[in-house]
Amino acid sequence: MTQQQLKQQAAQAAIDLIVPQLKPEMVLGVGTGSTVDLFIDLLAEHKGRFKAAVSSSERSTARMQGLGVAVTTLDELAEPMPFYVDGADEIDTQLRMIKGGGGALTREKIVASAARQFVCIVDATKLVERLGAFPLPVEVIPMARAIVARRLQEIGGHVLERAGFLTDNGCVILDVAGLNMLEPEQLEATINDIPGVVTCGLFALSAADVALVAHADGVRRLSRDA
Ligand SMILES: O=C(CO)[C@H](O)[C@H](O)COP(=O)(O)O
Repeated sequence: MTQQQLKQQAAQAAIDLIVPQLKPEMVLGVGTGSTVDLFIDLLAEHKGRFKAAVSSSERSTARMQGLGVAVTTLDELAEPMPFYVDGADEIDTQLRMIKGGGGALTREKIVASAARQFVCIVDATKLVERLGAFPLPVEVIPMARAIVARRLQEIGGHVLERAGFLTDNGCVILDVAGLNMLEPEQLEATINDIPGVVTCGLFALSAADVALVAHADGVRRLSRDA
């Protein structure tokens, strides 16, 4: 089975989880990436059964609007959304993640924080014993790129600015390899505390609640409280 087919299965599993719970007034949080693109395509088939989605990127907004899914903003929410659905670049068994391969990490963290349940959809190649093989994306205010890069080097990182890329927030991404991720929560807090960092792609303090992991023999559901 190809990675694309596994992504499709993970996306379908999220649909199977969420669609039976849809209500006309419900707003859903939607992430960013190739797995989420597949989820959006499936979700659009049910667009009459929920009110709208809050998007974590211009890319997902355009895809949803193109398929006729109403997109709203966090400002319009009266209460937390029941679900936020997103992919990941890596996820461990405690459902801590590295995200931001697509550069949408900050809006992803914001929209996820407005939902009761983070449902992570991944193919099995993303499931790891220990986070850190994937370089950690860090979103940085452009004027701070050099001093932030130095601070990241001081804590052991090998830093590469993502060439020719600006986030939806007009910021740059530093991709940082070689960091010690034995304590991801501590590392997330340390990096987020560097002046000039908008946020880093570690989602350890804000891990997923449920992961739907597509393996060749089927989708396995992991829960944080299991
Ligand atoms: O964090 C993300 C984007 O910022 C994505 O969730 C992550 O990069 C996974 O993407 P894909 O589903 O394309 O593998």
